[in-house]
Amino acid sequence: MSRWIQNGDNVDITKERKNATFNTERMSAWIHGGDEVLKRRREILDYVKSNPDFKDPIPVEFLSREERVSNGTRKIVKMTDNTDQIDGADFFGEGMYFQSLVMGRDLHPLSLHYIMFLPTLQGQTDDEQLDEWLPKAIARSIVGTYAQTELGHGTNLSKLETTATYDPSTQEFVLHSPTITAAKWWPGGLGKSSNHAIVVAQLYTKGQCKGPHPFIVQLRDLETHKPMKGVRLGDIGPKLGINGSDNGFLLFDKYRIPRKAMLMRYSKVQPDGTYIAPAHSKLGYGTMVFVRSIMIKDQATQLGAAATIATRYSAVRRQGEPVVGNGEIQILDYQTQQYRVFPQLARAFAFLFAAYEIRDLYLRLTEELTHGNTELLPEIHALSSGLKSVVSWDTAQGIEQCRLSCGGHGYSQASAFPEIYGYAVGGCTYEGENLVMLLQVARYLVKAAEETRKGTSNLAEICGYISKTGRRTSSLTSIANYTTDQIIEDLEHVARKQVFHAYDKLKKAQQHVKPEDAWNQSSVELAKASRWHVRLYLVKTFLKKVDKAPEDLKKVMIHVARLYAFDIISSSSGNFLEEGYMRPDQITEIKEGVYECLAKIRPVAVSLVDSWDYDDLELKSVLGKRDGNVYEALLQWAQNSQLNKSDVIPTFEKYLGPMMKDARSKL
Ligand SMILES: CCCCCCCCCCCCCCCCCC(=O)SCCNC(=O)CCNC(=O)[C@H](O)C(C)(C)COP(=O)(O)OP(=O)(O)OC[C@H]1O[C@@H](n2cnc3c(N)ncnc32)[C@H](O)[C@@H]1OP(=O)(O)O
Ligand SMILES: Cc1cc2nc3c(=O)[nH]c(=O)nc-3n(C[C@H](O)[C@H](O)[C@H](O)COP(=O)(O)OP(=O)(O)OC[C@H]3O[C@@H](n4cnc5c(N)ncnc54)[C@H](O)[C@@H]3O)c2cc1C
Repeated sequence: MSRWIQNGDNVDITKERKNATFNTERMSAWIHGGDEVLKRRREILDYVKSNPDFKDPIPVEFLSREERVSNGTRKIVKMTDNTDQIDGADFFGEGMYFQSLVMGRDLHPLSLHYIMFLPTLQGQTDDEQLDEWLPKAIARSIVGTYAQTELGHGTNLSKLETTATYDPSTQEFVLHSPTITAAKWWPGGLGKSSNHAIVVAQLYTKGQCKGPHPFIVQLRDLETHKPMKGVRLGDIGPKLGINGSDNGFLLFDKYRIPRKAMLMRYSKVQPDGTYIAPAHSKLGYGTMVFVRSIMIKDQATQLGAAATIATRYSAVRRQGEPVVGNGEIQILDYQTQQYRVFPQLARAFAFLFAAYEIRDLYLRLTEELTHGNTELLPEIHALSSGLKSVVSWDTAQGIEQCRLSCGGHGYSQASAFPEIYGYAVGGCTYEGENLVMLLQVARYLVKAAEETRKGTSNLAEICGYISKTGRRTSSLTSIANYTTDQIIEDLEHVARKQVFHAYDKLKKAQQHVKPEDAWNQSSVELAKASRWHVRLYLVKTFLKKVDKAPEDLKKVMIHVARLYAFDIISSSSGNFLEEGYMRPDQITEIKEGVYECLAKIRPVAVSLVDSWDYDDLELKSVLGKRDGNVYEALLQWAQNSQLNKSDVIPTFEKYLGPMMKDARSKL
């Protein structure tokens, strides 16, 4: 046994845990929303661990693509056989946790069924359609996906090419893919698993195009699972991540579906072909808003996992001997290592708390929509789009930093970083390409700036700072006395300045060029404005949450929240120095604030990541194991390699052996 192991655990990690200045269980409960939530998490975990059906035969990294799809399908069927183990109404909490424990990060053929197919049925059908389809989808007698993106268009929905042309003589729609670029491309589970899909197609009736609308479409025979006549579909091949999911392609050849296949809660086509428009033209985009909202928690969970792995590994890894003869030190003691890892942990917290806010806001929107009130829609569209962009980008960069912080072992799939990255980085693209989504936020901000300039502003709270008259210079005196209000004031200044900078650039350009060119020429600055708007929201939400925390937890968390804010300010110091808003010595103070926070977090770092309550089963990382016995586990993990099945593999006989023999004979 290694000299570093005592009572089963790595001695360094045990020592770290003894340093905790707070109760890890209390912190976990606070992070996850209370004691009851934590208790339920443990019950779900115990259930998953006790069920042999949920076990992978070997770590998934060693499986082929077919084996991954097969293993994922087996597990998701078993998992959804057992949904009585969770509160099905709590998708955001228990649902996502259950699926993360069982399915890992490979996704699976039913992902889109649960994430988009079911929510679209719930959100877009009329009562009659809901009664017809929802029970089948919930019971899993049909499996569906969400087929919107095409080979030629994903972002610009107005140019989707799949057509749904209404034929009043038979009261049917004719679905057709007129070109190759009209092929649906990407939908999860479409390739081989789903037999139904929500298909988004351009609706034509009475000779007029009414834009993209959702239809429920049967793609495969219910018994044979063969594609229906007029439907061509398949898998799109391996991807950077989520290879347990059969993302697919789909083409229609004049495929007929009944009139009632059009989802008619908001828009309708009457039997004679008369079109009835929705109360708000973007109501049909509702499922995308839903997924953008739940994505924030998912991304936070991935970054939290990466930070947990990096922190635990940094506590057990010893490298370098600053005082020769004193032994090598834990790499977590290097300030550069802390600077690399702790900001990622701080971000994960910031994103998780924002996820709770957007969940609550989304629930409010759903409630309002049942009363026909669409007022909240633009605000939630802007916030969910902005959060989705900033959070997924920072998460991807953060995971990579965590990977690098683990040196060579971070590059091995044993670390889990490649899986985490491959899974999470998809979030920068799906549900709206990040830059495109930032430009959607910018439209909202431009309107707020316009109202402010006209003096007619009655802005929503979230962008109220735009119409405030702020200070001309920062009131920061010393980092010790830098209050939450001052931090927010300084970030508001930079966000407001960028919003007006982009707005003025846009207005100036509009005087010389066409509106679309003016927008394009201002779009980098507009996207920057959106990023600042979202960062400000994230900092405010985090500081507000910590302000309300119980005293014993607040004492620790305040350093994490301040690190998040100070890191943003110090890494964009140019914005704060502009026009003398801050002086260089104030920036120096903030940098010192970063280093102080790192030092405060260092002794409790392992306990802080423990508080996220990841089980080894969820982390799936050899480097991040709770017991810290990394080296033994790495050696054991490598035994799974197919190449280790025999001492001499056939390639030796075929290629290397003859090559060396030949070379030897010539010497
Ligand atoms: C048990 C299992 C459990 C599992 C749990 C696991 C959880 C993990 C979750 C992660 C899993 C990931 C799975 C992957 C799923 C990916 C699925 C997809 O990508 S699907 C594919 C996703 N695809 C995409 O996301 C496509 C992205 N593209 C788009 O969304 C649109 O084309 C567009 C927004 C860019 C433009 O749209 P366009 O129609 O051309 O718009 P115009 O320019 O004409 O007008 C703009 C005006 O409209 C306004 N407005 C716009 N949207 C909304 C809205 N939603 N609302 C309100 N308003 C909205 C906008 O503000 C503006 O207003 P104004 O300023 O004029 O007043
Ligand atoms: C893992 C994964 C899963 C997916 N699952 C599904 C699914 O289940 N169902 C489904 O329908 N789709 C799915 N998609 C598709 C996804 O939603 C689209 O890829 C996404 O919306 C981006 O669209 P695009 O591919 O057309 O990118 P493009 O729009 O072609 O983006 C390419 C570049 O052009 C830029 N760009 C485009 N338009 C503009 C603009 N107006 N202004 C400025 N820049 C612009 C973008 O910023 C980007 O840099 C999935 C994608 C991935 C990666």
